Amino acid sequence: MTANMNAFANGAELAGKLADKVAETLSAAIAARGSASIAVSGGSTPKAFFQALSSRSIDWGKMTITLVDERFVPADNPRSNHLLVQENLLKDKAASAQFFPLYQAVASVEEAAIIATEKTKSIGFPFDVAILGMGNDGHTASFFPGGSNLATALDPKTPRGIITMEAEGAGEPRLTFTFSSLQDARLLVLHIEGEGKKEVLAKAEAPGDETEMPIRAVLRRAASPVEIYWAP
Ligand SMILES: O=C1O[C@H](COP(=O)(O)O)[C@@H](O)[C@H](O)[C@H]1O
Repeated sequence: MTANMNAFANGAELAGKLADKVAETLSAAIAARGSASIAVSGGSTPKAFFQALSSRSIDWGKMTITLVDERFVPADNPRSNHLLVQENLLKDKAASAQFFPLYQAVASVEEAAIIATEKTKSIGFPFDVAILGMGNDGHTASFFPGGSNLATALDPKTPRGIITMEAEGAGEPRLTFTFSSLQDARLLVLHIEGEGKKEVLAKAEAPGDETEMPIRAVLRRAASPVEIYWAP
């Protein structure tokens, strides 16, 4: 599949340009279908982008926001991706958007995955926009090298929805949308920053096993072109 590199001078410029592109895509989706959806990543990278996007003039009342992946922790935990979205995206003009969390306050992560899959079905597929990140180990979403459910998560025949993932590099047990749920987003973005991540990307683009660097599944097999947004 194709991947296009969009490189920027710095993180602030990237955040603004990515917010412009996403806002344009979401507004076009609302004009065409009456509503729009976006699945976003967590981690340390997307904060400035979230803040920029929250100020854009979109018909936020027609917007659904969810997460690409989440830790099995409640929303008041500092490591929660929900918390990051709550504090940086679900505010300003975006405060009226509807948010679907992946974490559920139940006893097991497996139970949470079943409930989250049911609850997020109403969002509808494909997502209008999916924003992926990438870890230094080549993981994206919660597709971790050595992950307990990695083969299932990456299998294109696995139904759309949320599954669990446990891995040494993951910390807490995780909830993640499957590859099949993300790979055909109408706008599929890989947002990475720093020289180190650029080197990881170069390694991922070289021959090698998907299970060693799961981002390869997206770069090689996504139905949608991958728009890479990078800044030093
Ligand atoms: O664990 C996670 O990490 C990745 C990458 O995060 P970053 O801090 O290196 O940008 C992120 O895409 C994912 O959503 C998150 O759960």
